[in-house]
Amino acid sequence: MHELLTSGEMRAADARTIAAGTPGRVLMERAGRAVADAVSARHPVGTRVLILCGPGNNGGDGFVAARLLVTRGYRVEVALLGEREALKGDAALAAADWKGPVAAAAAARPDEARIIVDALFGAGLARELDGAARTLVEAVNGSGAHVVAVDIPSGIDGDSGAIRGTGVRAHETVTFARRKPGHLLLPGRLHCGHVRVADIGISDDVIAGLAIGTRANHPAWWRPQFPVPALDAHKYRRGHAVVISGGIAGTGAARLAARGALRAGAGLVTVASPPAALAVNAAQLTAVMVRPVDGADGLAAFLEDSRINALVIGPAAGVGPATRRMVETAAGRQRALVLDADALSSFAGDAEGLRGIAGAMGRSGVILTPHEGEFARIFKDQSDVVNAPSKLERARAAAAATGAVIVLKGPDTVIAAPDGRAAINENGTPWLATAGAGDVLAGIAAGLLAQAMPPFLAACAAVWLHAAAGERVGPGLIAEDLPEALPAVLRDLLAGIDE
Ligand SMILES: NC(=O)C1=CN([C@@H]2O[C@H](COP(=O)(O)OP(=O)(O)OC[C@H]3O[C@@H](n4cnc5c(N)ncnc54)[C@H](OP(=O)(O)O)[C@@H]3O)[C@@H](O)[C@H]2O)[C@@H](O)CC1
Ligand SMILES: Nc1ncnc2c1ncn2[C@@H]1O[C@H](COP(=O)(O)OP(=O)(O)O)[C@@H](O)[C@H]1O
Ligand SMILES: [K+]
Repeated sequence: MHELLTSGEMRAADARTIAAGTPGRVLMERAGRAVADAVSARHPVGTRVLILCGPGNNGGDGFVAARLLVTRGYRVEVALLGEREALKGDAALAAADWKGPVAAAAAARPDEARIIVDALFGAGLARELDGAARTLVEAVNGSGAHVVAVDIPSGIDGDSGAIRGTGVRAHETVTFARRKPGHLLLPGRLHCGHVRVADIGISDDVIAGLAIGTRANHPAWWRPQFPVPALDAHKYRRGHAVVISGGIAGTGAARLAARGALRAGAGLVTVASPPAALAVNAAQLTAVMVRPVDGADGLAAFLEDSRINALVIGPAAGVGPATRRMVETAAGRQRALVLDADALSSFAGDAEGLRGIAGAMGRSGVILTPHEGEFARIFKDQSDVVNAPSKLERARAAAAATGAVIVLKGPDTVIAAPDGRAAINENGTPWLATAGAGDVLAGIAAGLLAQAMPPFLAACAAVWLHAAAGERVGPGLIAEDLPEALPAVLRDLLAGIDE
């Protein structure tokens, strides 16, 4: 149920369902009924409902909802954007079954409605809203009415979450079969309100047949590969993660990451510290170990210990050739890598260099965890990446370009694998927007890599756990809280509560 369908994939699902014997008009009837159900679930019979229908099948769903709501006792007004004679196919049939008056869109009075059903544009949105459509959407947004969007708020691009000109701000959205990327990606998510998925008879087999590559990030699909210590576990079987510390004035970030790795279950975690910062790190660490490691040569010597199997490089590491050499040293020794912060900025404009790193890794994976600023820095010369049509597609293009798993962070973090799989995260809280939160995420990811979780799934799990920890702490959250919130999050996860 966590697949996210593009408009093209939804059309394919629709076509296959119709080919298997369910007429399109039946699908539309079920879609319209789900919208009517959403209205009648929350509003008493007799309430005035304005239904705004557009020129395509989204409008058709609106006509069905109008007919059903009248039979249930609601006071329904319908306004149509476009000409009734121009309606085609199932939408024309649904309009013909509506026996009430149809006003022109220009005559609609959204400000007088208690409830507005937005059935203007859905999956067929093809360009920016302008003219009468734009005026109508702005009137809806200024109305104060409770707005129920059909499929997706009109003006929001279902594939990218972008606002095309202007977009309806809905309180609820009723979509069909599965959600669409635009329900999760910003700014679309902010326009959708509560999203409900209605079953209109598109089967799980039809969806499975489409081999959907994008999902909402959810434990259900990575939980089976989440590392859980066996009864006879000992610490070396749970992996040894290492975090490279910055210099004497920049050690805290590494310690945050290290604590995240330890709480995520790595058996041992060591902070590899420049000798000058050793005392500072040692004074602050207990369960996490600390070792003096001097530059790339020191790291090479340290990595003679073959039990070290995952590294975090980047938090407060410093931008420049010294950090790059550390990355190259670790990659050459094929340890799983999480590159964050300064390690990413050390590859500004050099996605090719990161491709070399991923290429050197063999089967061990590399996870890159850029925020938007770092992402723009790395890929500034890759127009296919920076100009991809959505955050989802930018992350996917970046993964393909580098051969690394990309975690493109933010309120709608996207995790993408080089093979095209991608997930959009939806748990979390804006309280995570605090210094050091990203360092903890990098550490959690390394902790999971150390336990041999496959890199894409480790990245997805890390993002989810980090966000869940953030939700659990909530107001007042500081980065130090995140690792400490993990035991409770993990307990629920492993008990299956979140599935
Ligand atoms: N697939 C399924 O399984 C099911 C789908 N269902 C429903 O169908 C919906 C998709 O229907 P759809 O494909 O007819 O497209 P829709 O969103 O109505 O818009 C197309 C119309 O809008 C117009 N138009 C576009 N942009 C515009 C703009 N900026 N400004 C002005 N006009 C613009 C465009 O005009 P044109 O580009 O042709 O000039 C065309 O006339 C889907 O969201 C769901 O609600 C359900 O019934 C259940 C089964
Ligand atoms: N508004 C938000 N909602 C949810 N998560 C957020 C939000 N803002 C930031 N985050 C998350 O917080 C973390 C911040 O990381 P980052 O930008 O690297 O900050 P820092 O470098 O200070 O640690 C990321 O995991 C990001 O996804
Ligand atoms: K709509």
